[in-house]
Amino acid sequence: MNDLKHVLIVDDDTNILEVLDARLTASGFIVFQATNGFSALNLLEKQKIDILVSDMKMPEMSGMDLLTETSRLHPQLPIIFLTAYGTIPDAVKAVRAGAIDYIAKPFDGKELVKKINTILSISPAARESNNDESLDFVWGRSKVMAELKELVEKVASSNANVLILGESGVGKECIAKLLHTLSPRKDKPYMVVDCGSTPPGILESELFGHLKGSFTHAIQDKKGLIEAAHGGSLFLDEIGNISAEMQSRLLRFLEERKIRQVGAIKEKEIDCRVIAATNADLQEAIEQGEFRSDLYYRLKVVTIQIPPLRDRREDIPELVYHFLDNSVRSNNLQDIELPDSTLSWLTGLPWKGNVRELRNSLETAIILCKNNTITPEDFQLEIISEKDGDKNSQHGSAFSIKQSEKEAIIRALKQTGGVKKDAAELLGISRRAIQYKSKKYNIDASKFKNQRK
Ligand SMILES: Nc1ncnc2c1ncn2[C@@H]1O[C@H](COP(=O)(O)OP(=O)(O)OP(=O)(O)O)[C@@H](O)[C@H]1O
Repeated sequence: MNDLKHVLIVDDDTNILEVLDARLTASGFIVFQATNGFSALNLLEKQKIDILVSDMKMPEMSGMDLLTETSRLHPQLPIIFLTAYGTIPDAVKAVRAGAIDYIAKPFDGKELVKKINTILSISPAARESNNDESLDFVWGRSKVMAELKELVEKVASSNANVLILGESGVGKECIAKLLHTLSPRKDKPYMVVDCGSTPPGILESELFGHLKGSFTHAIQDKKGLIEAAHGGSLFLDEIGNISAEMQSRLLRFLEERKIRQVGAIKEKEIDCRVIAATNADLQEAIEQGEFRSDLYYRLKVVTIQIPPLRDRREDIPELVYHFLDNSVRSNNLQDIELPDSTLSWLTGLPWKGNVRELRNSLETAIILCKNNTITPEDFQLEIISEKDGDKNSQHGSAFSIKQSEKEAIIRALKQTGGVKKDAAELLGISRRAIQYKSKKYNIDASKFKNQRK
């Protein structure tokens, strides 16, 4: 039968691979195994694969890295992640980054088969529209965001370069994706380049591509991301961090709309809409001679400035309910209550990490809350301390910071069966911080060894 579906399973634990293989083969799938991300990518080159099921935590190439690579090389391939207990925030992150779904370990084989069948029964186009970013973006109630919405909708249909400015976590990347999905280019590729975290030498070949043999590790021709974005949009994130040399190469591309792969002689014409973002002060960088003003003006044909969350607190309630509903739905949780007192406490916090911090903190609170009711004590420790120091906040701190810190640590340790590393991850603090705080509050982690909830 040609109809049998091909599933690629990736896990560094061969026992899990065997169990998965047996289960999926018995359910009528043709199964391929890989013990790491590199072999998975290799197999994807050679085999027709309909769906990929991968562990999140693997040495060398993590599940998230594999997701990034597959979204680039095989954008239509659906991915399901297997996640360990307590890594729901990671899994939610993966789903936001483009994975279709996730399933927590120890997993129920039946549930996995059901998920695979459901996903494979949906056409790729329908899957895309399920992932529609515009449905996932909350504009809120502030005047400034209403004006921004109008601007985004107006600019989306044009081909103008857009520069998005704002602090980290305000939603620059979301707006960039919206500009693409609301544009006539929406069915064409949308390529994201993280200029900030890509080393300069690699960035050049990532953006422009290279020819085999053009440098020591160029073992085959590689298409650059600019070329991959042909017909669609190119999002250059953290543009403020690129080297002087890359600035001039980008400027040339923006002026001539042509690229030359590293090692190539011929140029290629490229039609792509360029959206850039930064949380850096580019004006100041220009004054300091660190950023070219001609590139700045090329990029900022239209500028979209997203204000920090603390300057648009009216948006917080809608965002809170949006993240709460999403989490409850995607984790199949019972309804969780968020009393008005918690909501007004949240509305008064400084949110230095903006919407990202709000979302992550809520995910932690959802995990840590008791009796399905979220109270201020269920939130990340850093926020509570920041709140304490935020003299402008209108809502006074009505509880003991120390006590809530101690309780949060105890609850996290119970949840993770006394494993400090996992508890630290749950709470979003470092391992060193949990060591220090357990000592400070006299908490004996070993007491929770057999108490995992
Ligand atoms: N208005 C919004 N509605 C729903 N989710 C949002 C909104 N704004 C931001 N988020 C969420 O907050 C997180 C951070 O957003 P995003 O990555 O777009 O921020 P950023 O400004 O690009 O951050 P950075 O500068 O650190 O890259 C994401 O998970 C995003 O989904």
